[in-house]
Amino acid sequence: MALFDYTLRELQEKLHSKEITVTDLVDESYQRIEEVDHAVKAFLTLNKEAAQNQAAELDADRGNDAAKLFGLPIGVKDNIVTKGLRTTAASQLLRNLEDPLYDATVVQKLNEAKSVTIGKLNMDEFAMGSSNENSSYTATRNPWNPDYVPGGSSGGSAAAVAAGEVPFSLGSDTGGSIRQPAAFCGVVGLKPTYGRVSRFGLIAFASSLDQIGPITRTVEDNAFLLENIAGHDKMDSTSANVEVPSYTDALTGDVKGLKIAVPKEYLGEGVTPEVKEAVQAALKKYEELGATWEEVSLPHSKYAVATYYLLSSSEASANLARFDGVRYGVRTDNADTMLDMFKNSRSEGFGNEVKRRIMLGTFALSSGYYDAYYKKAQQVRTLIKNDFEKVLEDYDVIIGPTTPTPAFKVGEKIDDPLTMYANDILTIPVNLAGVPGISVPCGLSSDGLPIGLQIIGKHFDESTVYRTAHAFEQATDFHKQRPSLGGAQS
Ligand SMILES: NC(=O)C[C@H](N)C(=O)O
Repeated sequence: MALFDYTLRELQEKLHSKEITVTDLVDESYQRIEEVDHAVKAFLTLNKEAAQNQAAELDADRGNDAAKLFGLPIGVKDNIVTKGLRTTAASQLLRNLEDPLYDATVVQKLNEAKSVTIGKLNMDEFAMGSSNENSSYTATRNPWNPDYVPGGSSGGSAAAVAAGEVPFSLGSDTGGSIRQPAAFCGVVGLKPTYGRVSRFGLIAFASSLDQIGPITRTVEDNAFLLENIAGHDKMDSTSANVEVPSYTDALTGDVKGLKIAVPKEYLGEGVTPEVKEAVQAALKKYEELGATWEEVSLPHSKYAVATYYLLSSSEASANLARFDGVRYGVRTDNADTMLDMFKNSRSEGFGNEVKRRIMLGTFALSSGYYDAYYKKAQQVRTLIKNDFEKVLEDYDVIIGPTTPTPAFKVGEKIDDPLTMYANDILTIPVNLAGVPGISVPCGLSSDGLPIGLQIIGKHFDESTVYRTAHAFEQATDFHKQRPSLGGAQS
């Protein structure tokens, strides 16, 4: 059994009993990266020397033993700022950001809890994409089959965990960016309630939707990481001052009497028969475990993708204005006037998808169109949020697939943005509503690709989401399946 097949708690027990050292864990990570990352391409930057030094220090001084994440190796998505460690958001525009001046709040929390940062993980540029093909550096591959995408935008974060390069990682989710790659790579990914985790130091894409969250192999690990990164932060005025419960304690409960809502829109057109069957089998499992389920409707779901692209692109057009070659970003060599300098820095630095969204967002916010597009989209967002709140008054959780299909092939959708956007149809509404959602593995397709089950809960009720996910995980073996990549795992 590979070391990272143990849960985080088990690894910590081994550390505490001195069966293994922090150096063993860090070495395991870099060795696995050496073996498989040429094929997976999950990492953009490695933190090897610093991580090895930190491991040696932690091993030498066990005074930190009690720290919550003591000695555990983690990967961090490349849009989360890490002091002194290159942070590019997978953009050429930030290729020279070698030495950021501060840590994101989540990274500060990781450091206080004494985890070890192994490196920065690939993503779609500025988190815009669903396949990792929009990274300006390299396209991460799906560890289950390198002909397929790992999903996006946190594709590197999900693939690194699935490939056993790190036992856990951080991603960010604006419209599905944690849950969709988790589903495609057969791992567990949670988007917390909006406001649950500080966004300070997350390079902003769409500020009213972005959330940082954990990607892990098990639900328990996921709950464990969330309780260590959640909480109010005075540096992020949108972070909520709501107490953080022990999410791991919540796992002990069962799902007897749990009321599940299954939206008919989530098992309708576009969802492949294999995905439907996997979700139906999961619902059967919940019945066996004592839960009940009923079909419900989220009638405004059909407007979610259009609403999301108007709002997220509008916010992106404002957020990305700072990348102009003066305030942030590589400055062009090719300009005689100030205006040309701004224009050329941005034209050279941004990739096509980012440009497409900036143009769409600028258009939606422009005078004469604002009411018809941006304002209308805000109104529809409220209707979508109301749909969720109404259903969640009567039910404990909402369950459906994470994605309509398993992973698609590299190159299959990259020239057709609308088809690419439609892949997020089941995750986007959750961001618009601001509620928490998790993806857990619930099957394999006939092509041997993972299928994800999505469990959505009430605002700030991650505990019930985790309890529901954990009960399913304990009753099934899907989380134990591993890609054969590299042959290093059973
Ligand atoms: N950032 C996300 O959550 C991913 C989504 N597919 C997007 O491109 O906007």
